[in-house]
Amino acid sequence: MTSYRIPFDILENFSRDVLIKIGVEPKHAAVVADILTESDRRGHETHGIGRLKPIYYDRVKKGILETAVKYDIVKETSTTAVIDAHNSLGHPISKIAMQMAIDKAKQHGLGMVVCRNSTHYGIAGYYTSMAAAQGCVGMCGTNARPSIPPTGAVENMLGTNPLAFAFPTDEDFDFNLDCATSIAQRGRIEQYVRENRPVPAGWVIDDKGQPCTDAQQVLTGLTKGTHALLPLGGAGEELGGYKGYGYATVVEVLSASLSQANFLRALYGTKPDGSAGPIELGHFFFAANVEAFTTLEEFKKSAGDIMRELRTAKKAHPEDRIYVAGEKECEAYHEQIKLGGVIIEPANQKAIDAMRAEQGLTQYVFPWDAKQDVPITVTEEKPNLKVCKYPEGAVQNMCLDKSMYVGDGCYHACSCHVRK
Ligand SMILES: NC(=O)c1ccc[n+]([C@@H]2O[C@H](COP(=O)([O-])OP(=O)(O)OC[C@H]3O[C@@H](n4cnc5c(N)ncnc54)[C@H](O)[C@@H]3O)[C@@H](O)[C@H]2O)c1
Ligand SMILES: O=C(O)C[C@H](O)C(=O)O
Repeated sequence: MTSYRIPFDILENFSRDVLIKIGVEPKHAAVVADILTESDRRGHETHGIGRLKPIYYDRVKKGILETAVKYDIVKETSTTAVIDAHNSLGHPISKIAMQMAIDKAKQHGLGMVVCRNSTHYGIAGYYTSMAAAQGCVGMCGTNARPSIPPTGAVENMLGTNPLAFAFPTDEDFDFNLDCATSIAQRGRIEQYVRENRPVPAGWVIDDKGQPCTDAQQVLTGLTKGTHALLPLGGAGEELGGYKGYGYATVVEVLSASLSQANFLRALYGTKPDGSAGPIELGHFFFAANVEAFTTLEEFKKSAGDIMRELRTAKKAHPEDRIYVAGEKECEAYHEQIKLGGVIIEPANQKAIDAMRAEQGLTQYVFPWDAKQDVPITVTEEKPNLKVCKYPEGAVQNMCLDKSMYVGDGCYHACSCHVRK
């Protein structure tokens, strides 16, 4: 089966409409759909649209994730707040919480908001980007289903617990370090399963402490507790695995102990009878207003100078490239927009088809529905631009080659065809 590049707006609208159909209020469905597609735009496809079904859709259908977004502020000061999210969707709750932290920082210099009984919020870097865009240093983290073992153990206990930091710079992107505290996160293992590839040795140990590279075995073993994702630094102490374990623990405590959320084994999501239960998580969001310390302009220049100096480091091979955090995502963003969408692999096509059929969203038509290629007519040609007219009955008005998708025509300089 073929993979297809599908325009972002189509995927975002589809995800939003699926969520609305299963009972999520339109404004909250739009937030979830935006954050999922933003993950794909940034090149974090392990947490993009491909997760709509295995995580959010399936959990709502199983009755273990609420569709209503309800929350209470259970404690608040001028600089802090504690939110109880009542098993609501994590994305809208987290966006609200980070904005509260930013508003407090803008008023009082610092803001920190923590949540309990929230759920999986996707990419941590989305929320830190909000802070950087508003002139703040942002930090956030969340706990998650048990995946990482403590150094010296084989049992998975800590989540892949992402920790993200972002701040504005005078470069054309914000610094944004956004990653798990394990070498690989679960979404990456899911991707290897979809692609039928072995995972690299050194990412995972089994309950005897032996490496495991069979992606499907790892995924099943993570849920059963027989396999664990190694912390940053890897197994044992030699390569500093205790540092990744330590950072994962910091995230667990900041996520759970300030908000009084669930932690560690309580996040297996299994009820005493063995059936699937809710996975109610804790998160933390922190913002510091740069202007409370120095001018935004001075901060951005200094941060930018640090990045530029890092890029001057001597390299072993001239073709090697030095990046700073946030740079690859910025480039991926522009590249993905230019290419006109995100690649949907066969496994994700199946998931999309299942949701479309179950929810009767037949107005969405994708290129894999088509049976044959049909020629198109070019109605206008300029340098690097062709405006194309699609034949009647064409099921997908998108170019399958490298191009920009626009309404019922497309811009590009490639040989374009559609399918019928
Ligand atoms: N919600 C959850 O429970 C959860 C758990 C784990 C991960 N995640 C999310 O998954 C996503 C991917 O996580 P990951 O651990 O696979 O990330 P990753 O390993 O792809 O690392 C990404 C980070 O590293 C930076 N980076 C990459 N290459 C670099 C280089 N050569 N030099 C400098 N910086 C570089 C990127 O700019 C980015 O900040 C993140 O968005 C994360 O928040 C979410
Ligand atoms: O899947 C999870 O529970 C956490 C995170 O999104 C991950 O991919 O590791």
